[in-house]
Amino acid sequence: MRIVNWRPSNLRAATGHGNAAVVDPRSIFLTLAMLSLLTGGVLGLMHRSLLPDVQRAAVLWRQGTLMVAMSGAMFAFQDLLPRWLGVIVANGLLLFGLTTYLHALRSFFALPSPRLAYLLAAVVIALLGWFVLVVDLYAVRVGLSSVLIGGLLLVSALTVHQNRRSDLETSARIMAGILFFSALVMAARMLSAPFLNGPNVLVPNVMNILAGLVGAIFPVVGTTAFLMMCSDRARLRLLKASVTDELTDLPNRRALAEFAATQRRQLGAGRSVALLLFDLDRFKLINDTYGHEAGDRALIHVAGILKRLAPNDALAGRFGGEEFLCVLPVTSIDTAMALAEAIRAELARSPMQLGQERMTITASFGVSLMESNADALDRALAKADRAMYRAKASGRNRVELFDQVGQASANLK
Ligand SMILES: Nc1nc2c(ncn2[C@@H]2O[C@H](COP(=O)(O)OP(=O)(O)OP(=O)(O)O)[C@@H](O)[C@H]2O)c(=O)[nH]1
Repeated sequence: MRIVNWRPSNLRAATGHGNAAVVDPRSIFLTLAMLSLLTGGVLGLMHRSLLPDVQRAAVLWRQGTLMVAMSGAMFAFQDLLPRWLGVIVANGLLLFGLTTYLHALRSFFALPSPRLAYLLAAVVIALLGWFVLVVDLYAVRVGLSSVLIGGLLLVSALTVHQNRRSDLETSARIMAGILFFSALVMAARMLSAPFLNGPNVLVPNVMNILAGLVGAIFPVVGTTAFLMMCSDRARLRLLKASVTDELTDLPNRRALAEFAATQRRQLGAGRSVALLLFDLDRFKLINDTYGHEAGDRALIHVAGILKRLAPNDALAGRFGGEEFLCVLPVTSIDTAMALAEAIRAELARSPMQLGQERMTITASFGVSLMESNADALDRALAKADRAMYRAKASGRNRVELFDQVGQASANLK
């Protein structure tokens, strides 16, 4: 049995080159293999704490990492392995590993699997086989594999860049950055292919060392960035859930209260924030007659109208039960009343389909203003509430404004 020792002096003998490097490619490829296995293992340990919708992507990422690790181990001993194993299988594992990384990222963003990339990888592996077994051309092999590796890395970088939302900014930016940088290194390797001498990747030239280093760093930084993307998604989903009403997907009471408080703090003298509070009319009757599910659909119907009519600078949400609130920043009474009237009228003329029946849902509105002086949100809400109950008492399906005297001073129907 041959004992492998990868000190630079032995490496010189193995590769037939005299220019020993301080960092030799064999050590780098072995490091790549070990780091890939380690980071893949860490990802495996974290699996159960990931969100269900990223678990498939995480499994794919681990599979990619395992393939890259195996290819690293084979490259490390390329000079000792038969050429079909050390070149064709090793490159095949690397190319399929990187394609699986792309697959993982696409799965993360709920995109279909990259079938074309898998096909391309298979074609390139077949070509590599040709240039090993039939025509032995080292430079062509390096060029071919570098083109596909660089292409896969670039497409992966673009996938992350194009699909990242503002909520995934930091982790996705790190991921896109490392992918793009690795693609650049591969582009340099492809361009230098005609000047590279074989017989294998263990020759300690700058390009082999650089490509090996990037290969060793990528599993660590890439897997860390992938884990960060997973944790960002979980964090932001929790954040969204804490301020969103699950049924209607509108902002919930907490979001509305925070928005109103922020708007009030920013008010200048003589400016005001309007609160439009409305409650659906005889909603209990809908639940009792058609069932709770029909009631839920009615709430979603109302939410749709509210989303459509609320101005961009306002925040409209579900305040609780069958009550909705629209916070209208820096506005006049006239604007607030006009908006409330527009929502009321749109609800009244937009019946919803319930089985064979069409049902009209109306609402009663109370409008109040929060002034810049320390008029607490609770007080303004209580005023809107009183105006709203005045609208209910006056026959429903109407808008009432709360004035300073505490009466519903104006009403619209
Ligand atoms: N389906 C459904 N019903 C809800 C939900 N939240 C609150 N409700 C129902 O809304 C109804 C509110 O009824 P009430 O407060 O008596 O008022 P109303 O029938 O709308 O009558 P007025 O307000 O006087 O016009 C109750 O039956 C609640 O069960 C919900 O999320 N889904």
